[in-house]
Amino acid sequence: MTSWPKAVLFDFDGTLIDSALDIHAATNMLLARDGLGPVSLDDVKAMIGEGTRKLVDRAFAAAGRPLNEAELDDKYGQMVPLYAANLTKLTQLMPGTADALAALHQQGIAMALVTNKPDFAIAEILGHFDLTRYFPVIVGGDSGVPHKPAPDMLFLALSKLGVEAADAVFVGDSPADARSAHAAGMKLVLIEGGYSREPLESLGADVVLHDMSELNAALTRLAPQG
Ligand SMILES: O=C(O)COP(=O)(O)O
Ligand SMILES: [Mg+2]
Repeated sequence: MTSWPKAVLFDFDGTLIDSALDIHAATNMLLARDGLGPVSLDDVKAMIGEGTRKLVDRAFAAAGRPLNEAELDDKYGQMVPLYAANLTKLTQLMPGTADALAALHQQGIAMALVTNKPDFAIAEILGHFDLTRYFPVIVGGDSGVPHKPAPDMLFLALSKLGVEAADAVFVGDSPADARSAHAAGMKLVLIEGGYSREPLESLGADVVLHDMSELNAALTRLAPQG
């Protein structure tokens, strides 16, 4: 049979990048403007996964000041420049990421980034880590389709790549990733060390990996037999 998979779709925060420290710093600067005390790094990790607007909503609720929609618009508008000023100050690649992506690229496997992260943050972070060339297709949080856990972002990426769901794998770190992959009918790899609020073993992955260095071998094992 021809090589499998034809494409691998990747989540971003908690899967390819460990961005929580920069998001944490920006979140606490935003809260401090309202005289609210800081939230912990672990709390912020539990707030990442459904986009930065949702994170702002969760952070104010956790700090004891729930926001209405108009207030959330305002606070999110303030969060964007705070985070944009320090997208890569403390952010690191997750272990094994650079080598895993280089190996897939060398095998001619198409790749796409499918992230709830807003678009303003994506290109700069990819460029900083020299990953831009691997992702001809990026579906970000401002793409205009429903966010993960809905399958729409995955379908959009697949259609841009011209690959069927059955020929592709989604690699992520969170319940939203797991649910979107299941809804899209894609094989699912989950990577430990990200920002999941639920145990990865409970999320129905085809395989759970310790880190990205195990990805290429795992993809070979996931290939359909026959
Ligand atoms: O920005 C977020 O909350 C999550 O982004 P992700 O979809 O890349 O994990
Ligand atoms: Mg993630």
